[in-house]
Amino acid sequence: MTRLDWLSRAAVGALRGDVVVPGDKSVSHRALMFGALAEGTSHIRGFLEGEDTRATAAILGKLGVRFETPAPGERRVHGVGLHGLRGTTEPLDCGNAGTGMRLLAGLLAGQAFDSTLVGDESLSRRPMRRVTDPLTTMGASIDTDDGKPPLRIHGGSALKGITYHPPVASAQIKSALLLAGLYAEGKTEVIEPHPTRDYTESMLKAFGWPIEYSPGKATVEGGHTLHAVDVDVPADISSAAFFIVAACIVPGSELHLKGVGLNPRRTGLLAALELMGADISVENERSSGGEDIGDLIVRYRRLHGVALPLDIVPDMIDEFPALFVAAAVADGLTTIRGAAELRVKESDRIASMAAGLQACGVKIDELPDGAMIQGGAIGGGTIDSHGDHRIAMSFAIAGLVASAPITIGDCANVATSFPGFMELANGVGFQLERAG
Ligand SMILES: O=C(O)C1=C[C@@H](OP(=O)(O)O)[C@@H](O)[C@H](O)C1
Ligand SMILES: C=C(OP(=O)(O)O)C(=O)O
Repeated sequence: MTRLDWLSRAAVGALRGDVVVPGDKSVSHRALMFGALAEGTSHIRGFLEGEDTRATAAILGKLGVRFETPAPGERRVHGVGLHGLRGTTEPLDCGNAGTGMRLLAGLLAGQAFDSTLVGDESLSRRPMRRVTDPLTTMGASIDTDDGKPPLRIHGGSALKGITYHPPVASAQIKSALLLAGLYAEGKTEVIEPHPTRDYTESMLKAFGWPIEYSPGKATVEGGHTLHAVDVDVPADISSAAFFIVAACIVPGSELHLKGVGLNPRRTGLLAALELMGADISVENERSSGGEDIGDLIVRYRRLHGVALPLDIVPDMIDEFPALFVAAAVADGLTTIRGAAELRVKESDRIASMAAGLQACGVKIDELPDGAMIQGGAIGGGTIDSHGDHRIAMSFAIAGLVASAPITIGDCANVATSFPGFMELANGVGFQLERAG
């Protein structure tokens, strides 16, 4: 991949306009997987045309699933049924996507054939024992390189349901087990330390698989059938996050974010910003495909620092890089704890944000599970995104209020989750350009 750097300059005036961000990444991955395993044809609308979700589609394609693309952001998935995938000796490349790899590990553990999941440099550093250990307890046979990708999954294992208490709150762990549970004898039950996004559960239900679930607990049993349904993917609140924070910090701004997914396990950023004094309202709240969605109206208001409550951390896990920027601009100190999971994302997001903010003159102390950020002002500087899409976009919003331009290194991976970010951002008043 050719290296792409960005330059983000201060906004000339307020940010204004309507923004429709791309479809939800978590929902798009799952819609492809369940559509593939269903009987019949599922139509996905609002599909995220990002590199992560396209990697999942390409893998399912190699396993014999046929897709049609009636228009960008749409997929017709010709399901092959629970036992209809066919194996390939080719490595299956998940690219940058932890979600793709961990969920597919569960799905592939139940197949009759062998498969190998590989990923890019960043994904190859991420911990996989969190899924391979419990899958092995279920009877799967998976080899790794010291708990890291590639994952060599040996097919033909007879899986047995287990009750599992994941040590960390992770929808990816839960989902990997539930997917394997479709192929297992007996009940597979996951009891979480804190409830996480429940898209796997709600989609299983929508595809007609019997499932019992309540926040923090989900149980499936093997031996049923998935039936094709149409899936409407909401706009991704994790992508909306950059515009939400941008409108909060650029004086005079007002942005309207349309049709954003408001699953209660995803709205922690809104709660955090409200605690910091933000002016955010929700209009046109409605339900779409079983998910809560709404339009967010975000107006500038000076923010103040907070001690972030621990219980909202899992509900905003991907939004922390953007929140770090809000904290750097807010009056006073913001303390973030309980977020050690940030260290095992596409980059170590605590270290990446701390190094980048320090380079821009912000006083920030790293903690093992968070950070203490002294807000006030952001200066210019040159930062490294470490190839992490969310770090790159976070410094794009930091540049809007920085006293000098911010050069952001290694931004190509923004295409994994948010193709078209630069154009959309510049359309509402960002001053973002390619550097060099
Ligand atoms: O299940 C999912 O779709 C996701 C779960 C979260 O990861 P963890 O399960 O590791 O918390 C999140 O960070 C990721 O972007 C998407
Ligand atoms: C952590 C993320 O995704 P994944 O785990 O799928 O790579 C993310 O998108 O911020």
